[in-house]
Parts: sequence; C-alpha cells; structure tokens
Amino acid sequence: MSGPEFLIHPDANAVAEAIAERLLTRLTELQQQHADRTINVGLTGGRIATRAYQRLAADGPGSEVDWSRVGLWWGDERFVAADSGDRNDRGALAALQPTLGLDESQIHRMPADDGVLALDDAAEVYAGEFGDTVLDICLLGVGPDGHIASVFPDHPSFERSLSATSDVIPVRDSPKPPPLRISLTHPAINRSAEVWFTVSGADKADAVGWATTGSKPVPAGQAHGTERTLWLLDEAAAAKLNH
Ligand SMILES: O=C1O[C@H](COP(=O)(O)O)[C@@H](O)[C@H](O)[C@H]1O
Repeated sequence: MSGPEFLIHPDANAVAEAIAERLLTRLTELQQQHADRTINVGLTGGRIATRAYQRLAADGPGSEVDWSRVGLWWGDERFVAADSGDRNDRGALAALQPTLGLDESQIHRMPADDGVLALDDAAEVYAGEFGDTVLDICLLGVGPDGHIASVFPDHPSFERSLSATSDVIPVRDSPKPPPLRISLTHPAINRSAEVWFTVSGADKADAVGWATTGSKPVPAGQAHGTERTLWLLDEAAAAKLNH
C-alpha cells in the first residue's frame, strides 16, 4: 500500500468534475484489466458526490465504460423509507439510472425501512449480499466531524466499526440525522483496492487536517485502500492538509 495522494482543485464543481472524469478513466482501465468480471464501486452520499454522479450521468453514456459490467454498492445508507429524500441511493440513482441503462441486478441498495426488516436484520441482510466483495473503488464523503459512511467520531459506531467482525453494522442515534443508519465497517472499506475521499468546503478543513495528521482520532483517518488512497479536495477543504 502506498501513501495517500492528494489532488487539490479550485472549487467544489471542479472536484465533482474530477471525480466523474477519474471514474470514467479508472473504470475503463479496470475493465480492460479484468475482462472476466464486474467492477465494483462503493458509492457515498453527500453533496459533492451527488454532483459528481450528475456529471457522470452526462459523460458516462459516450464513454468507453461498459456499464453492464459495473456493480454499484453503498458505503452507508439512512434507514428510512425507500422513497425518502434522505436516502443516499435516491440522489445517485436519479442521476445514474436513466442514462447509464443499469440493470437492477447491478444495483445493490441497502435495505430501506419499509416495515419488513428491523434495523439489525437489514444490516445482516446487506452483509449477506455484500459477501466477500472487494470494492475496486470505494468513494467516501467526509463530514465536518471526520465521519465517513455512517461511522461517527465520539460515538459507539466508531469503535464498533474498527473492531467489527461483520462488513456491515446497524447505527443508532447518529449525531447527524436521520438517527438510524446502516454502514460498511472499516474492515470492509479497508479491503477496497482504492479508497477515494471526496471533500469540499471550508467546513471540512478541520476534518481533513485531523484525518491526515492523526491529531484527532476520526473515522476518516482510519480508512485507506489496499492499493491506493486518494483525496480529491477543493482548496477550502485542503486548508489544513498535511502532505
Ligand atoms: O450523512 C452523510 O454525510 C456524509 C457527508 O455528506 P456531505 O453532504 O457533508 O458531503 C456522506 O459521506 C455520507 O454518505 C452520508 O450518509
């Protein structure tokens, strides 16, 4: 594993464009290298990622990527009704599904709170679906507190994620609403070949500083890819970066 790489862009729009552009390039390369299998991507929620998905939806159809060989997973999800605007998958799929022609079998949504599964069972069901998947690329947003996926600092989810024997955990009392969530754990994230942090805005500068200097233990500081760890930042978010 090599050290983290930092790519700093002028503003949030440039970061979103860079994420989309890099995804197209990397997915094309990975599909050439692994012609026999699906390339698995872990999606994140959050503002910057949603902008990147819109860009990907515009540029993806004319690209060299074979979208029928891309599997979509989620790093975390809010455990609310499937049609809730709080869901992470809604923004992503609203952008990607109509233009990329994705089949339902390629889309691995985390379960919703639809009255069928309780939170713990929903996490277990997703763990079963995830199996021993190794994400080729895992996108992670970072909160102003240094959270990634639905693993929060100074919260039971952090210790639970670090020491997890399962790839997926239920999260209660999330400090950021909504309170019930499902999250990949650090072992699952850190099994990914590539982890790409996607961060913009001055309110994230402290979190980026803590994660990259280790000056405060935060979930983002404990995440990395086995082959590559990439930080895609804008200048404001990179203000306290250690590199
Ligand atoms: O709650 C969440 O927030 C983070 C970051 O979102 P942002 O809008 O501040 O960029 C996101 O990474 C995570 O997936 C989501 O559930």
